Amino acid sequence: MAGARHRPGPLLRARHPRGVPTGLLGGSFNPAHGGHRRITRCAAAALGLDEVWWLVSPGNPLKPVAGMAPLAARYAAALVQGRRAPIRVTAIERELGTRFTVDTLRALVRRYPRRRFVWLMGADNLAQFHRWRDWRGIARTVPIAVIARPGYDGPAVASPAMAWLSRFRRTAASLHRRAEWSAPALVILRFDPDPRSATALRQADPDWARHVSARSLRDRLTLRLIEPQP
Ligand SMILES: Nc1ncnc2c1ncn2[C@@H]1O[C@H](COP(=O)(O)OP(=O)(O)OP(=O)(O)O)[C@@H](O)[C@H]1O
Ligand SMILES: O=C(O)c1ccc[n+]([C@@H]2O[C@H](COP(=O)([O-])O)[C@@H](O)[C@H]2O)c1
Repeated sequence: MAGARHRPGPLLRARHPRGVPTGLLGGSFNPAHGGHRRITRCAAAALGLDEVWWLVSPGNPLKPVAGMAPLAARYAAALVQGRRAPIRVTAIERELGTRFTVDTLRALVRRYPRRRFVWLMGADNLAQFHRWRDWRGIARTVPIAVIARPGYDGPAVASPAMAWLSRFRRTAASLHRRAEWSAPALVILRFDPDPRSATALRQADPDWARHVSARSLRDRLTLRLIEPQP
């Protein structure tokens, strides 16, 4: 989706005087898959989001570099998955020079004052959220919505982060009321379970990144041009 089209125009700003509701789905996207697309669309509908930005990570601080495809290839594959949906694929952490989510969020909140962000993540990430840098700081910066994921809901519920976050539990509907859009807030979203994963795709095709190489030269160039408009 072109940047100019996604600059919130006067109409959108008038409709959302407290900021355009925007989801952030950070991920390795190694590679992006239909599960990402589906949870994004369902979360956008449930939370009343105008769009969701996919933040294709230069490198998850907790994941090994080995086996991680180049950012350009992951970005190119994510562009394909994000087509014809209210999804804006970015590599904005590369622009910002951030790796840790707490730093990314603080930079985004400063840079995009006309947006209201909510952090989206699967239950697998909630299960290890307490290992993220300043995770309580993340929770104090933006509301968090966690999407149930097959095999991870038990560990997520039993996690140290959930023990702290559960006192801030809210309904999805409450995020539709912009006056209640404050942090910390935790929303649990439960859609039809989606078993798709990047791990399964890599197992089926360890060389998947080579197949996007024809597009990646162009996309490597556009990596410099993908910062969304305020
Ligand atoms: N099927 C799914 N259901 C719910 N959440 C998902 C699903 N797939 C991915 N996510 C979430 O999307 C975000 C980005 O996911 P990521 O790029 O790590 O894909 P993944 O399939 O989890 O990859 P991997 O298998 O390599 O760990 C994460 O917050 C993850 O929890
Ligand atoms: O900030 C951290 O300490 C941190 C630790 C682990 C993961 N993250 C972020 O979590 C998001 C999901 O990562 P992944 O690899 O599970 O798709 C992605 O945006 C990562 O940068 C962030």
